[in-house]
Amino acid sequence: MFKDSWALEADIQEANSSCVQFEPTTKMGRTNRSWITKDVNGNLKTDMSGQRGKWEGDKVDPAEASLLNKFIRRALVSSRHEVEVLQRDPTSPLFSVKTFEELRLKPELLKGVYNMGFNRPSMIQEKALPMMLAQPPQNLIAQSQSGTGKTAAFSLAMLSHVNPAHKWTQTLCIAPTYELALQIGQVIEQMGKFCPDIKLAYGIRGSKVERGRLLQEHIVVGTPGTILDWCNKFKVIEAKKITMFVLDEADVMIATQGHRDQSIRIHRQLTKDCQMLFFSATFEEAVWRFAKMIVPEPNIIRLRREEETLDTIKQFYVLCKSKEDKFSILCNLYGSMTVAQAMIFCHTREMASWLSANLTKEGHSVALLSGELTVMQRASIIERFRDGKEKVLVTTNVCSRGIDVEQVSLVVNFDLPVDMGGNADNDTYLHRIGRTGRFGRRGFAINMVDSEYGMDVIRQIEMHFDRRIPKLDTLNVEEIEKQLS
Ligand SMILES: Nc1ncnc2c1ncn2[C@@H]1O[C@H](COP(=O)(O)OP(=O)(O)OP(=O)(O)O)[C@@H](O)[C@H]1O
Repeated sequence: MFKDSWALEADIQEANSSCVQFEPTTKMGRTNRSWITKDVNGNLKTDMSGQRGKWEGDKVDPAEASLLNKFIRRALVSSRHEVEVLQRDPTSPLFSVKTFEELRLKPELLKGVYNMGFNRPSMIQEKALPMMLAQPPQNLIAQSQSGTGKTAAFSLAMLSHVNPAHKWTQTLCIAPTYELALQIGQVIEQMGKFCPDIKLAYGIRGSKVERGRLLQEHIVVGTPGTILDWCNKFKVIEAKKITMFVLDEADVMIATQGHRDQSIRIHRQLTKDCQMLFFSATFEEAVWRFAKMIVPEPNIIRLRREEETLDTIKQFYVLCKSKEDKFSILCNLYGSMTVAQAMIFCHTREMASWLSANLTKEGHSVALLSGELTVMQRASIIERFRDGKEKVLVTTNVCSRGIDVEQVSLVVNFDLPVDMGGNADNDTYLHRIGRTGRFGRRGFAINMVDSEYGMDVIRQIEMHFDRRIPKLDTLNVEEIEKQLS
């Protein structure tokens, strides 16, 4: 039935086009800098990281990163910042709740919330839930980093909103990918476990519907393409009857042009009385513009992210001649330090697997994480590493933010982080080695430099963060022990 769906076709095209976009072409990779570089001794060499098709430096797909985060999260992420609230009507009282009881939920729903192990609302939920459940309905734009309780909040709002006696779709939630929509649906199912009258449908590829026959499910969660088809082509949802519309992961959504447009087309069919709830982990200008198109007269809730800092990190660079040289220097350094756990970053899958094979040969217990693995496989490798089953994690760029780094005391840039233009990628550098202020434990970062070009990258990083990165003399054992103790 879905073979002829244009939305599915659009999804496939989008998937293909994003692959193309992520694979650097020769043109993109070499705009202002030659990948033929000189090593520290002045010899010419080819930079491995520039090899077409093997680059992983920029391959972090936002939807995959978000899904990975959901899989590996163990608890709520909290913040030392205050939740900021901007009310549409600043004169109306601002309600905030400290308990779920104060929300006067149906008992079966409250039971579902407690059954999930939630004792009290998270910081963002304290402010967002009363707004989402208010009468008359209020629109909301909420931004807070992944893991702060947004999904749980709007799932609760949707479950509380619907009238099970009305056998039609009343609330609609759209998410950027099939997997993310599934994850949201699972939260709704779990939370609504004791509300058997409330029914949920998944508007995702592969779901079967009968053209022209209205769905009876009260809540529909899906991806924009399928939902748009369900409204317009298959006519199984009556958009005019939707009274709550949730758009989740807006920042990931707008990363795909098609999804943004589809979301706007769905939104246009809703009535002006429909309650609009809009969620995003980040809030750059483009997200904000999108939010304003979707949500009229919004209340705005924001929780600032706990920023990463380099304050508690001792950074060094070491000079190396070749990858073999990097490897032996790495082994020497590692041997002279007391390291809890180490993360080592490479540019390419080939380099990462070469390194992990060699470290394993040397007797280290090594985990290897790279982009060809599925999100589930990555999640399970990260779990093992976090449980201390391996002491060294060799990785490309796929997950630098996915791991709580407080347990990692050594980060090695086996290859320096550079962007597609060959310049220092300062954000990636910070994500790899930075820590949040709360996890103030000390750590070391070692940057391996094997060319003049590499030295230039180090200087750019020094300038950007206004922090000197000293050289570590790898021949001077005493010095190493002094610096790395
Ligand atoms: N009030 C709460 N008490 C305890 N745990 C909670 C609470 N609310 C949510 N959680 C749990 O915290 C984790 C993060 O919540 P949730 O997925 O809702 O956050 P999020 O901001 O939507 O992040 P993401 O967009 O990555 O899913 C989940 O494991 C969820 O079950």
